[in-house]
Amino acid sequence: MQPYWNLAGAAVSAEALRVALALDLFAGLETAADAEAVAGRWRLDPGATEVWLELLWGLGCLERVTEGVAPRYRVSPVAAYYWRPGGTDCRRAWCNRLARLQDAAGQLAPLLRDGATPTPPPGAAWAEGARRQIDQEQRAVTAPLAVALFQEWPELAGRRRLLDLGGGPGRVALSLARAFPDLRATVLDWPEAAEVARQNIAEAGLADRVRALGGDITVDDPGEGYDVIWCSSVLHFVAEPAAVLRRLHRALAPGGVLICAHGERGATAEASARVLPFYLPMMLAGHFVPSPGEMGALLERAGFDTVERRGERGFPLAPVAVWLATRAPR
Ligand SMILES: C[S@@+](CC[C@H](N)C(=O)[O-])C[C@H]1O[C@@H](n2cnc3c(N)ncnc32)[C@H](O)[C@@H]1O
Repeated sequence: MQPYWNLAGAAVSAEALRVALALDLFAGLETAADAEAVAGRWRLDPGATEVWLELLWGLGCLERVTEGVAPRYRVSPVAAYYWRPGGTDCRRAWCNRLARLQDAAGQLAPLLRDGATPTPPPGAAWAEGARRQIDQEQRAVTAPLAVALFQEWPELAGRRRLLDLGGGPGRVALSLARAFPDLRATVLDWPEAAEVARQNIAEAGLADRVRALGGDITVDDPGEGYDVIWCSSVLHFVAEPAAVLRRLHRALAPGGVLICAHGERGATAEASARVLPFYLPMMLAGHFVPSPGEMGALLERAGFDTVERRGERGFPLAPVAVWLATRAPR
C-alpha cells in the first residue's frame, strides 16, 4: 500500500517545493539558518516553517548542518544546481509544469467520460508556449542536453548545417550555434512560433548564422542538404509521423544524421508509471506517443540507413528515448 500513500503525499511535497521556489528560499539559504531565522526573514509562521524546512530537507533540497532542537539548514548542492537564479535555473519551468499537470489531472475524469476531439493547437498557442514554458524548458533542460550530445557523440562532431524541426523559441539552435562557431542553423516552426524564434535570434546577435522559417512541417519543404536534424518532442503533434520522417530523410545530405528525441510508452510497468503521468493527458487528447520499438520501425521505414536507440535522457516532461538515424552516404 505504501506506494499509493506516497502518491497521495506527493501533492503536499510538490506544494512545499512550489512555495519554496515562489519565495526564492534556496537563493537565501547559502548560509545555514534555523527555522526562526527563516521565518523572520520571509515573514512566516515559525512553527509551520520548522516543519516545512524539515520536509524540504527530506526532499533533498536542504542540508541539515546542525542537529538538536533548532537545526540549521542550508541549500543542498542539487537544489543549488536546479533552483537558484544564475546556473541551471529550472524554477519557472518546474512551476509551469506542475500547474499544467495539476490542470491535466483535473481533466482526466471528463476526458475518460467524454473523450476528446483531437484538435492540433494552432500556431498562436504554440507561439505563446514558445514565449513561456517551452522557452524555460529549453533553457533549463533541452538546450544543455543538445549541446552535451553534440560534444559526446562522435557522429555529431563537425556538423555544420542544422535543421531544428519544430524548434519553437529556438533556444536549442542558439545554444548549439554558440557552442559550435562553424554551425549554421535553421529553426522551422509554425509562423507565429518562428517569429518568437526570430526575435530571440536577433537578441542573441546570431542572425548571421541562425534563421527561423515559418511553416507547417507536415506540408512545407524544410529545405535540403542538412547534415544534422534535431527533432525533439515534435512528432507527438503530427497526424502522420511516418510522412514527416520521410521528409526529414530527404532533407538530409547523404551521410547526414537525425536525432529524434521523444517520450515513448514504457515497456515495463515501472517505465509506464514513470512516463504516463506526463504523457497520458497528451495521449487522451489524441496525440501520438510511440510504443516501445515503434519509433525505430518508423525510422527504418522512412529509409534511414542505420537506426539506433541511444537510450533515455532527462527531458522536461519525462525521460525521452533518443534515436540516432543516418541517411546512407552516397
Ligand atoms: C513540445 S514543442 C517542442 C519544441 C522543441 N522541439 C523542444 O524540444 O523544446 C513542439 C513544437 O513543435 C511545433 N509544431 C508542432 N506541429 C507543427 C507543425 N505541423 N508545423 C510546425 N511546427 C509544429 C510546435 O509549434 C512546437 O514548437
